[in-house]
Amino acid sequence: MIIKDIELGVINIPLARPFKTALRTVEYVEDVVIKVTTDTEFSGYGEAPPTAVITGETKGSIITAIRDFIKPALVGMDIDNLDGIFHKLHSCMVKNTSAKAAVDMAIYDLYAKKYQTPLYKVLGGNKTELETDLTISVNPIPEMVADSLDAVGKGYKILKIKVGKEGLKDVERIAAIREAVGPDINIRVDANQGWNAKQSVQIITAMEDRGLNIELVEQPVPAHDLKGMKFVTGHVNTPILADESVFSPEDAISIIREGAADLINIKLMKTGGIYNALKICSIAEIYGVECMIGCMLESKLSVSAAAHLAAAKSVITRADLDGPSLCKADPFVGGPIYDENMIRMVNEPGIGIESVPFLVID
Ligand SMILES: C[C@H](N)C(=O)N[C@H](CCC(=O)O)C(=O)O
Ligand SMILES: [Mg+2]
Repeated sequence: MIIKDIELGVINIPLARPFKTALRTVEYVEDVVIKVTTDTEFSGYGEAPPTAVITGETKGSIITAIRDFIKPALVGMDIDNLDGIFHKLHSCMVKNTSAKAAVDMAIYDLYAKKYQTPLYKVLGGNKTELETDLTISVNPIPEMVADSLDAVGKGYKILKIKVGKEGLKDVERIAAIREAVGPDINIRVDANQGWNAKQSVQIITAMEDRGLNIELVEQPVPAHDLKGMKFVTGHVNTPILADESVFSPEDAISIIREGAADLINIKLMKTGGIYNALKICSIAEIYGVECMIGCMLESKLSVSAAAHLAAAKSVITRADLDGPSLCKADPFVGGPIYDENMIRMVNEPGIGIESVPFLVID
């Protein structure tokens, strides 16, 4: 099965509510989607969100990276030569991890389709369902309480609360949500780099002293501040999860060896796809560190690729795969079933998405 072409397009899906973090506010999923065609009837699909504030990529940069660098490197290669394909994908240019992720997942999609097997089984997995959290955007406290209660009403048992814009006031945010949802709901907190190290210790300690029972705090300090993250990890009891600080397998080794975080958030858009994500899984297994699988503002296509990875790896013990649930519509046919907090894997070959409606870019 020989790679013939990579077709590019864009999907535009409104979000059910504006998505607000310490880094940005977004109202649409407006992602690049690709179709890798071959000399057979099989095609593979991929998706890349332009998350400039995290990966540095824009819609334009993703399209250029794929069209001008990745496609010329991969056209003509045999899908069975996975190792060769991924070496070329990662050596044809540096960075541009979301562009690479879209192509990586389309290649895995094709490989699993060739063998008529669901991707998670090709990756060696046997989890048939995953439980995801739902993200609550950072807003005035009464709105966040209402959103949290709404999520619990829909069956979510894990909430990921966005904070990081108002310092110590975040303690009041979490206290109000904990009081409203009760003790049985699992609360994760994501500061998206919004605090400094000392502030993080003060805020997290205050949450601990008030008995708010936080499962973990995600990326409290700026991505580059490993020293600060290590300080936080060493001075609080709540587990610290590295997100924006970990893109590559090398980053994972540094964070773990430094003791800078307790947990790692793997996102395909940071790793450049499944190939490097598997390396992070192996590193985490060796060091006995658990991982979360996360997503950017992505639709069902790329989130499903992440779901296949999570279904395959026991070291991925937590899922933040709520992208499809945040979207107002699902334009795709096939793939895993997103039933609020539960993601159920299905037996279709590859990622499972059968058709991708997108606008073709010349
Ligand atoms: C959507 C997901 N639950 C999430 O919160 N991801 C963010 C980054 C999302 C973005 O800004 O696109 C995260 O984990 O930091
Ligand atoms: Mg995060």
